[in-house]
Amino acid sequence: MIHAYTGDAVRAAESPVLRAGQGEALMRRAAWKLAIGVVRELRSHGPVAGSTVAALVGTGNNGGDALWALSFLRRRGVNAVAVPTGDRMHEVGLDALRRAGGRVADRIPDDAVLLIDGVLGTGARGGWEPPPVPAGITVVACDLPSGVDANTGEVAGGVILADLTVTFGALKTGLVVGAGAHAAGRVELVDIGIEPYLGEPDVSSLERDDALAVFAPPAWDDHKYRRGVLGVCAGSEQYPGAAVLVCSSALASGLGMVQYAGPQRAANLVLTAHPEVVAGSGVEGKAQAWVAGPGLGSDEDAQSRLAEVVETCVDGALPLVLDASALGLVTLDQLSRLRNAGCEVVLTPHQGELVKLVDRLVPDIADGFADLAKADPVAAARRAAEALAVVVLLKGSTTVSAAPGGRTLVQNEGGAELATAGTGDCLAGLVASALARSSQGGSVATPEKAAAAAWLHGTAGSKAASGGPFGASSVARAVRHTLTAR
Ligand SMILES: NC(=O)C1=CN([C@@H]2O[C@H](COP(=O)(O)OP(=O)(O)OC[C@H]3O[C@@H](n4cnc5c(N)ncnc54)[C@H](OP(=O)(O)O)[C@@H]3O)[C@@H](O)[C@H]2O)[C@@H](O)CC1
Ligand SMILES: Nc1ncnc2c1ncn2[C@@H]1O[C@H](COP(=O)(O)OP(=O)(O)O)[C@@H](O)[C@H]1O
Repeated sequence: MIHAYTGDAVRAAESPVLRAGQGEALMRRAAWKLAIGVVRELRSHGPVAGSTVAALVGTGNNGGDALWALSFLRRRGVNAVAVPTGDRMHEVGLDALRRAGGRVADRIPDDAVLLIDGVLGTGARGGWEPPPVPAGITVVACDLPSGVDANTGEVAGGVILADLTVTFGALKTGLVVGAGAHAAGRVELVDIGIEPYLGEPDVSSLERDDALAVFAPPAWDDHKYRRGVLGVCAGSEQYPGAAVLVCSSALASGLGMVQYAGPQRAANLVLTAHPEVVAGSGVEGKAQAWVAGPGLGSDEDAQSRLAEVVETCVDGALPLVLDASALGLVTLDQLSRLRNAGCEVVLTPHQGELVKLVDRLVPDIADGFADLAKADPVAAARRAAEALAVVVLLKGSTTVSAAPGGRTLVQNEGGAELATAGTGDCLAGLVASALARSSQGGSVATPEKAAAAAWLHGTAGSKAASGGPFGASSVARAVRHTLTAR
């Protein structure tokens, strides 16, 4: 498990160290680690001594870090050049650079092979427009790429995309969410001594082993009813394929049984693809969790199919995943009955679906919610989870799983190749599979199960993408191979 903290929390953790008069020492420690990261990058491309490294230097302590790092690099024989972006620079850092023999210039030298982005760190407020940067130059960001909001990952103005970000003391939330995660490139976390002062993380991310534990292989004495039985209410005459995608991904994740409830045309497709699925038109059976929504449509038939699944879950206190069409149909009354029955409920909207859902079900928080969802998906998912009192998995380049009460996980495994019709259906099948598998016991919390499914989905997406452009069926197939390569 990886943990990240808001920029504000990291600044708060620094303050006892600053109060103890250790500010300069902290900065030198950070800068030293930054310089080590830069040397490693230089070595991977050519010689260190004699190469030119420039730093864009802002007016605050982020610029101070960059100046100190340049001074250390100068001592390794690097031609170190500070390029100020404001009307002042960190005085002690500038003095260190000058004493080491570095220089200040008004533009990035033509022979620079590497650029340190030391303009803005956790003290940045609002958007920023970067100066032109030579094409192809290696960029190492100091603490976080300038222009990224350390608390949210939002990039309100411009940003210089980094190859590497060396971040100090703790991962910032902005480095693991959305545009910030994209801008940061590879992220290296270095200790600087503030770690004991960090409180609870803002968000966390599951790593491979955490996610695989949720999709563990069967125990030697398991039987099919102990491995999880999933009920699938998806697909319609109009959108039959969604039913196949949900069943395919769920089966590939390793379940005891998948039961399909839906119209004949969709059932026939499901059975052709997977004869092992138990298919029928109704919900009766042994399902231990349900997923409802993909390809359901919005007509009366869809409504009554959803209502039937909700009643089944309420009666049996079964977990339920609501996705796609179901997000436009589910009522507040149904959600409250599910909660009162003790059902685990996970909603899996993308940004547009979440905004519509909030508009329809919780108008109290709808004002400005669309902008919030764009700028700060973590806050949006949290607010919706809190208002609806269920777990919300918000899809996008970062997948956010938020529980009422604040527990939030973010996953970034898949790339934009996943933005193709039907991959969301596969994810819904995987989230529901995680719930069905654990319905026989286990102590993993619901948002962790949702995040494990997002990890599996994203990793399978990347695996599928390695073979070229793909459609959603390939994601379902790649799920199996992702779990094989344990
Ligand atoms: N604390 C410590 O001991 C340690 C801190 N460390 C390092 O310090 C960093 C935090 O430093 P920080 O607090 O000085 O803030 P920082 O990110 O440099 O920016 C503030 C400056 O930028 C300016 N500015 C703001 N927004 C702007 C905008 N949109 N566009 C343009 N300018 C803008 C703002 O100017 P102002 O608006 O106030 O005139 C102010 O001068 C942290 O990320 C880490 O790298 C490490 O060394 C470890 C020890
Ligand atoms: N730019 C992106 N980077 C990474 N993953 C993405 C990106 N865009 C979409 N995805 C993922 O692709 C899936 C799309 O789901 P969804 O929009 O529900 O598609 P559909 O309804 O067609 O099945 C989600 O899991 C989402 O997180």
